[in-house]
Amino acid sequence: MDPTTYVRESTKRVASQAEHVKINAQGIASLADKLEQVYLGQKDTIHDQIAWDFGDVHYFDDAKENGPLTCQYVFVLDALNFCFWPTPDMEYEHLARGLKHALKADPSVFNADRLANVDEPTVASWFAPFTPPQLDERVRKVQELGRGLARFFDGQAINLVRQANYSAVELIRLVLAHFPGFQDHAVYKGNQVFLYKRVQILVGDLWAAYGRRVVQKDDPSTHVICGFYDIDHLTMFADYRVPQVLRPEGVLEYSSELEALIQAKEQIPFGSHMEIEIRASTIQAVEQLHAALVVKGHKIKVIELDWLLWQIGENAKESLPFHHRTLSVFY
Ligand SMILES: Nc1nc2c(c(CN[C@H]3C=C[C@H](O)[C@@H]3O)cn2[C@@H]2O[C@H](COP(=O)(O)O)[C@@H](O)[C@H]2O)c(=O)[nH]1
Repeated sequence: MDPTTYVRESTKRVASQAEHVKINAQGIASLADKLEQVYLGQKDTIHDQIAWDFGDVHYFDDAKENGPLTCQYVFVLDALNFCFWPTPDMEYEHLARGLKHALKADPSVFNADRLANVDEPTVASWFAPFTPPQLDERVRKVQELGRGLARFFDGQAINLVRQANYSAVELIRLVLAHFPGFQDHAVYKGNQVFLYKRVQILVGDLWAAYGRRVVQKDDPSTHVICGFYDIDHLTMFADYRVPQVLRPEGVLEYSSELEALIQAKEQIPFGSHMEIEIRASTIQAVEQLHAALVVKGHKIKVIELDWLLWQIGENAKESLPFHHRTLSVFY
C-alpha cells in the first residue's frame, strides 16, 4: 500500500460527495493562468521562490555533510507543526526559528533521550515569546518521537530515513508505523479518509532541508541521504492556509452555512463533514491545479506548488478572508 494513493483515492471520494465545499473548474483554470503569469512564466520551476533558507527560519547547518542534526531538527519541527492560529500573531516560522536557536545553543537538545523526557517549560520555550495552545499535547508528541527513535532507530531520525532506502513512500510508511501522532486520518460517511499532512510535510521538509537532491532508484551512484526517487508521489499538505488562498480565487466554493461559521470565527469541529470536506477538496483542487500547470508545460512538483500557494497565503494573510478554525493535532 502506498499511503499517498490512500490520500488521493479517499479524498477524491469525499470531494465527490461533499455538501459544503465544491471545486470550481473555471477557478482552477484561471488560477493556473495567474500562477503561470506571475510566478512560473519567467522560470520553469520555483526553486528560488520557496527555498528552505527563506527568511533565515530553518536549521540546516550539517545538511551538506549529510549530518544527522538537520534530520533530527526536521522531525521535531514537524512533530509540532500544527495549530498556530489560536495564539494571535504566532506563526510556523516562530516554531521553526525557536527550534533552530535551541539546537544551535545546545546540539544535544534533540537527542532521543532528551526528547523522550521533555517537559512543558522546555517545549514552551521553543515557541517563545508566544505560548502555544495544547502544550500538554505538544509535549506528548515530542516524547512519542523521542521514545520511538530511542527504541527502534538507535535514537537517530537519520537511521529511520536510511531504512527507507531513498523512497519517500517507504519513509511515510515507517513514520506512520512508529509514531501514532502522525496518523492523520478521519471517517467520513462511514469511509476512512487519509490526509497525512504532517508526515508528508516531514518528507517534503527533509528533501528541502538537504537541498532537494535528485536520486534514481536503480542507480546507486546517485543515492544520497534525504534524496527520494519518488518524491513526486506526495500530495499537497492539507493545512488551513492553502484553502484560505483557494477560496477567494474561486477554486473552492463554500456553502453559505460554512461561510457564515468561518466569517463569525466559529470553530469547525474536528472530524465534522465541513472540516473533512475542506481538507479533502483542497487536496483534490491542488491535484487538478497541478495537472493544469503540467498540461501548460511546467515541470513543477505538487509539493512545490503547495509551497508556492502557502507562501502566497503567508504573504497575503492579513487581506485574505478568514481561514477555518479547527482545534487539531494534525495541521
Ligand atoms: N500546505 C502547507 N502548509 C504549511 C507549510 C508550512 C511551512 N512550510 C515551509 C517549510 C519549508 C518550505 O520552505 C515551506 O515554505 C507550514 N504549514 C502549515 O500552515 C498552517 C498555517 O501556518 P501559519 O500560517 O504559520 O499559521 C499550519 O497548519 C502549518 O502547519 C507549507 O509549506 N505548506
